[in-house]
Amino acid sequence: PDNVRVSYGTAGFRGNASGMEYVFFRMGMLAALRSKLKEAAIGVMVTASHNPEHDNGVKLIDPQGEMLAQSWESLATALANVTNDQLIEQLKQIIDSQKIPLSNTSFSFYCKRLQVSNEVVCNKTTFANASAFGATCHDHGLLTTPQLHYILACYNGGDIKVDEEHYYQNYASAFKALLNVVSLCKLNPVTSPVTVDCANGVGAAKLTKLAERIGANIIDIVVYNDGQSGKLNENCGADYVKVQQRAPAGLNMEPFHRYASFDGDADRLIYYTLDSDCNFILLDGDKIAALFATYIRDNLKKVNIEKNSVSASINLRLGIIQTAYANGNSTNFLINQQNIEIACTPTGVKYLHEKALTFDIGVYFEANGHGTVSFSLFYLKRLQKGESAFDPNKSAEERFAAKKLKLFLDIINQTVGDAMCDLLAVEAILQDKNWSVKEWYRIYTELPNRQAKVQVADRRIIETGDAERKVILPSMLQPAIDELVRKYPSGRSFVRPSGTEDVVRVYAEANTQENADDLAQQVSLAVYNIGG
Ligand SMILES: CC(=O)N[C@H]1[C@@H](OP(=O)(O)O)O[C@H](CO)[C@@H](O)[C@@H]1O
Ligand SMILES: [Mg+2]
Repeated sequence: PDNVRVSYGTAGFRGNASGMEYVFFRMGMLAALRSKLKEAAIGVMVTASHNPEHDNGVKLIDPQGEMLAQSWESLATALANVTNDQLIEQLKQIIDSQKIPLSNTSFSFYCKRLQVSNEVVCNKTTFANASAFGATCHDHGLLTTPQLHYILACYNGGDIKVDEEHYYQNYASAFKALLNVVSLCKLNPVTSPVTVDCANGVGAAKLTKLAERIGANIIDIVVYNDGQSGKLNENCGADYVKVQQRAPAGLNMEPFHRYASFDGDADRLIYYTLDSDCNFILLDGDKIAALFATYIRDNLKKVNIEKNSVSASINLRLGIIQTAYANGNSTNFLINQQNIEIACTPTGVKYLHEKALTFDIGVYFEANGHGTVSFSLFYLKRLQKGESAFDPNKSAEERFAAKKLKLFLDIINQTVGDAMCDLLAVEAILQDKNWSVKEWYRIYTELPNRQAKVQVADRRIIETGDAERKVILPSMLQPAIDELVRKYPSGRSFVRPSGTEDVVRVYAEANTQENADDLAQQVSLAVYNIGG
């Protein structure tokens, strides 16, 4: 349409489903071209994640299950925005500039999220792949986003028979194996149910299947918001709970029970509970990251892998990657109390993932609950050595620690943040530590915080630097934010244009909720006035 410009943002294209047909159609073509170039299958995921039900979106997945290479995002944007009569020319430009061997065969995996209204559009994507470029297209029906990443990576890795069932078998058996080791280490393993709000999305059916494969005697998962009645992402789901800092509508909570929420395509996970005074307590991506990283670090210490390494002088680097949205107290806790290395990147999982790969063990999470762990080959080799060195001189504790590290790795979906795998990982760690949710949330107390959105004429006039922690343009804005922040104890605030919505996002934290709210409001006002 005239005057409409879309861009391949933080997580592909998103917008009102009714106006997006041409975007899907063209992304089908682009997937086929990329497949020819990479000589591997490419994934096409149809979802608008946590957006309202009337929205839809599409994102491409690269051969190893990673997000589309950043260099191709601009090609996607260019292809999506040309008029129909410029389309062929634009395709030719992409083919020439990327030197795409058109004679190569191509193959695309495609899958869609539950409850999107435009089935026809999805079929067009398939059609475009198949007929326009001779690609073979495999329709995987409904899957969560991380399931498609996983299946694609297995397929391109040579397992051409991989399917959804394979995913469940893989993670269910890894989880059972870890719990087996964990319960060998102690007398009374604790099991209590976890209630999971699936945002009325695709995760509900998939989590039910995974839980069945594991068995209710091992993990008791109660699925809430399974899509039977409620609307997708409406007053529920990970984003709602995180941003509103309240439970999904209609959920009757009990103190210290474990609750979790997925988002619509099940790549985000957050936990929450009530304390004894019925205050709402959120355990977000920051707390999950802290739990994972300290668990890995503590076991690494026990197993003392370095002792077995070829060169004891090489240290394993463990790092946590956060964004500016990470709570200030999580960063303090990790650096000052746990002595764990921290890195900060701009918002968007692709940036965190990239940074995580620079560590031997990179634990990355956005505060909103999207994240996973990446393990280097170097770490894997060290681990194998640690595991195989089961000599009688090693203590049982050392051997268990090595085993646990290996099995923990197996329940992580390394391709992308995966709500189901992350849930299993949290549950396993809590069991191992004999922790209830109470011990977990007490590892540090969050600084009160608030997120807000401001509508301006053109959000793109705001440019940021220093991993989005500072505004560069308009130049008046950062000094104004600095001045406001100074008024509040433990104050911190930053603003950035959203990559998925037409708004400027404002984040503020301070010593009290009232101050955090106040600061967010003052900064919002500054954005409104200075940002036009
Ligand atoms: C504050 C926030 O949660 N922002 C989210 C949101 O991006 P924005 O660019 O802020 O709209 O959606 C992204 C994709 O899901 C996610 O990566 C990111 O963390
Ligand atoms: Mg999502």
